[in-house]
Amino acid sequence: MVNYFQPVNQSIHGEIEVPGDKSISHRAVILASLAEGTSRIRHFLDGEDCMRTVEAFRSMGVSIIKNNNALIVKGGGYYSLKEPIKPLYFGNSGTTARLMIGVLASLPIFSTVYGDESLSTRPMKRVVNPLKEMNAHIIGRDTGNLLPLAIHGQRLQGIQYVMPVKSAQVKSAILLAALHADGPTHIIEQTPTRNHTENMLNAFGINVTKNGDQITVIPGQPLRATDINVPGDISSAAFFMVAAAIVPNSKITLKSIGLNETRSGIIDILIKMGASIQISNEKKLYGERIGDVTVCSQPLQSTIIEGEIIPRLIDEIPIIALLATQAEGTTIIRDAEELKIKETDRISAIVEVLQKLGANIEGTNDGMIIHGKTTLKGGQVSSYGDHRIAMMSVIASLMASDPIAIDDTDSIAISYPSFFADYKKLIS
Ligand SMILES: O=C(O)C1=C[C@@H](OP(=O)(O)O)[C@@H](O)[C@H](O)C1
Ligand SMILES: C=C(OP(=O)(O)O)C(=O)O
Repeated sequence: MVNYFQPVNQSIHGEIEVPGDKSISHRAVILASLAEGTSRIRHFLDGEDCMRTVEAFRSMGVSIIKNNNALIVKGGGYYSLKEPIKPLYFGNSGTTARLMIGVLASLPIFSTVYGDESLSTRPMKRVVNPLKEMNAHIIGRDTGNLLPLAIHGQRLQGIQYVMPVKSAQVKSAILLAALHADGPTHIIEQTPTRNHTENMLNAFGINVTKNGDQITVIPGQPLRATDINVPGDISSAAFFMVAAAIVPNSKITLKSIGLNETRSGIIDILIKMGASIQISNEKKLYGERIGDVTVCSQPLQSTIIEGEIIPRLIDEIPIIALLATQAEGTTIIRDAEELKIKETDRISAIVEVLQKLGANIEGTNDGMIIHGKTTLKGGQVSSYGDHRIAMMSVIASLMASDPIAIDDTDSIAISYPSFFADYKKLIS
């Protein structure tokens, strides 16, 4: 259904608490399901993607009950999971797919897994290959690269693995598969990626060590049930951080946002481009830094975004591209070829949407070049069923001269079910 967004032509103000972090919510429910005992996960993101992970464990006999904003997970221990009698559906969620393949490959059960149209085109070889090196039995379309996959779980062997891609999902699949393998696993990661799996494993009592660029896990340590408080998702907050930075005279505060160094590239870029950012009430919970973030609009300048910062802001690139249309000068984004294999090819989707809205932007093989500053106009755009493209298009309407029609915004429920409630709160 096409939705119309009118130009707002007013500054945005207020304070919001965005939903729980998607990456951390997935990991919390996975480890709570594998642990023995009851874990409470507060501020769990009940977006569609994380619910796919919850449903997978429910199908394997884990009791997971929603209680207000918390999940109560009663795990029976790693080997108590039952063989699922139906195929496990992972919907649109790359994180569910990659991490669960790691878990399922190491359990003594048979499973089949599938996803929606988008997920069925995304490469799984990046996890299937290292898991096969660990002795996993996985088959599927395109010699095991594409869902559906069939997994004959069994006891695996530890490996030493040098990461060929910058992917936390791959690292996490290996770490999860390594928990009950024969022998230790060492992962060498030259460019750091988000480290929530390592932090969450530590919170559940597993000693994961990092020595330089090598991450090591020794198998056979018991997972101890625990209570987790999920920080606000910086990837969701980023949409409103950018809104406040580009709409003149705006000032907003986002409460209790996850500020883990491996995720906070968006804050570095906003500061580099000239936005005013203040962080207060900082604390650290099981390795995750959390704080309130206040953003005020300021004149913005272009920048270059490349190299090690890319994994620290990979999911924020759609909204960063919009930010760059409102900055003076030429912004270049490089080394972001991973964007092509997200929910859609995000390089072409971003370029197409912003070009239709009058931006001066061109796509490259591994990123994009944006010449600012441009006045955005209205128009009809497609989100390609990608939640982050849909949210970027809605935020663009705050700055556009005419209405923006978006073909479908339902996908926003994948990561940010209360997006429109927060949007209305800030513009009223
Ligand atoms: O591990 C995770 O939770 C995620 C890792 C990233 O993907 P890659 O591992 O493919 O880089 C990111 O884009 C995705 O939204 C979530
Ligand atoms: C890429 C994303 O998620 P996933 O890989 O889990 O589908 C995202 O949320 O932007």
